[in-house]
Amino acid sequence: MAPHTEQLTRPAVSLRGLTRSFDGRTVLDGIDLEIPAGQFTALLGHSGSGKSTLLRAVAGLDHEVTGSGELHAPERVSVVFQDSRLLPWRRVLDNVLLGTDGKEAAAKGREALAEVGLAGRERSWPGELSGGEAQRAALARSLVREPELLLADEPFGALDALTRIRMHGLLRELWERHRPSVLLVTHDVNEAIVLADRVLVLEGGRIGLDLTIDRPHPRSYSDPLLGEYRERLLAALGVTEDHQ
Ligand SMILES: Nc1ncnc2c1ncn2[C@@H]1O[C@H](COP(=O)(O)OP(=O)(O)OP(=O)(O)O)[C@@H](O)[C@H]1O
Repeated sequence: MAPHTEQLTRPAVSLRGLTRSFDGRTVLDGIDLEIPAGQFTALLGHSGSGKSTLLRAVAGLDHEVTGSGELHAPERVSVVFQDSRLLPWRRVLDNVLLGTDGKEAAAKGREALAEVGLAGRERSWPGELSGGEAQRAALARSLVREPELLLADEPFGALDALTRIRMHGLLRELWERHRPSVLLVTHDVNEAIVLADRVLVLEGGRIGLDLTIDRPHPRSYSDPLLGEYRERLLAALGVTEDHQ
């Protein structure tokens, strides 16, 4: 049966009036947000502005937030964190397959590892991987679940600058192939504008700026037209280029 038109246009994520406080301190203050299916969105904000809190809420990891407002997210959600969270006592492929089942799971796991450039490393132990390789494995683990929504909390934050640039290319490639909705939490303005088609700034518990980045991909870090977006985002974050 053909899907109903309403389903096709329904946003992947929809938040209305979402609020979260810790010890009487409000971190999320009535967040309204819709992320259309298949959109690559980045979320910027100062340290402590509530980015991870928002991501955890969308991931369904924060039970306290339920009931504060409306929260709709897809069923198949994958989360990638700053550290790969691979289990050190399981080989790479077993980590990727963790929690999956079915006859085709192993084949899909191998395919996902090949997609992230880790073909041949299936039987390696996580301790034998570099930081970048471990994050690649974490991406493979998220892919194998064919998520409708990929939540990424500073996934490249612990990587060196060169590895990070390579990972940007990889993440965008994977997105283009699989087209999940993405919500990428980052504190890196350049990462946000090179990768995402929409960048949100979390400020004072609300979405202070909602910016569409209307530039073709692949984007160059030195594209002068990205400069305008960078300035607007930095201004929303209250920093000038000289004092980043
Ligand atoms: N479980 C918790 N208990 C108490 N306070 C919390 C808890 N989780 C988050 N907070 C507080 O909520 C605020 C927002 O935290 P959050 O981790 O969401 O910020 P963030 O924007 O992701 O920061 P960073 O960029 O530094 O990771 C912080 O002041 C933090 O101390």
